[in-house]
Amino acid sequence: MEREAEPVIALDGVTAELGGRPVLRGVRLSLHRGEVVALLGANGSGKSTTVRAVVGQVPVTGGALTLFGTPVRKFTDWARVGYVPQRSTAAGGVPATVREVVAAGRLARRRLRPLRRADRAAVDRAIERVGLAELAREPVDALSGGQHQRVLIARALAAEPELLVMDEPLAGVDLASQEVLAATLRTAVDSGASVLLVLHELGPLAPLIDRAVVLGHGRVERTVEHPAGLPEGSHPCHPADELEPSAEPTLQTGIF
Ligand SMILES: Nc1ncnc2c1ncn2[C@@H]1O[C@H](COP(=O)(O)OP(=O)(O)OP(=O)(O)O)[C@@H](O)[C@H]1O
Repeated sequence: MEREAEPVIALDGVTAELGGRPVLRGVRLSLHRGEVVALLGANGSGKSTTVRAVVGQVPVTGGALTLFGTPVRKFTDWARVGYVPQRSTAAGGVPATVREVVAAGRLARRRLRPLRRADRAAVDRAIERVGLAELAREPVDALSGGQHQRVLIARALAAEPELLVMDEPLAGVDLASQEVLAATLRTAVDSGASVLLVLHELGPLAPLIDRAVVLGHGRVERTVEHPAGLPEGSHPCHPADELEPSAEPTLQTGIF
């Protein structure tokens, strides 16, 4: 595939700190238009921090991070980016329905102006793509964890973003839902989207992945092109969690 000169995402020697501790120690990676890049690595290796830096939620303390060619701290065109955060384990008692949550994703693109017919159609399409049409009027706090994850994915898809950033979209999701997600991502990629996603296992997404980037201790340990082509059993997933001795156990506590 011919590459455009300007990457959608470029990190060059990116460093970041959390709680006064260095967490990213010089991450270098890039993602070009239409590519799907998976971030892998042990718990605490910096995957979530990397994607949160990409979506402007964690300040970069060194190096360069650009989105569509613009330094992230100056980037304002967030409607081009769909973000699926790490799933919260708590339902949170949110009274909104599936459709309302997904429609909220479209509002960002509309810059909070009322949704038009085309916007409503995009919301319906996103709900259908993740297989939740029958639950569209249900409150999200009545859904299972995996269904909730599908809602977050539909919310990101509803804006038809050029770039999808997903933090562990397969966490707590059964195989059938993983396959729904794989088909959904394929459709998005076929229409030109680029995808950066954090994964623990490639699973049914493996054939979609152009490049796997394995993080360790806040740096890129290795990069594997087209990991699905590797022999069975040698996929670049970490064999076990390898927390740094100084690291605190990472709890799956949700977005923040
Ligand atoms: N808010 C915070 N304050 C201080 N340290 C943090 C904070 N969030 C994360 N960290 C630390 O930063 C390091 C990287 O965390 P990060 O969540 O990026 O890892 P990860 O690779 O996504 O892990 P996991 O696979 O468990 O989701 C960990 O050592 C973690 O303890």
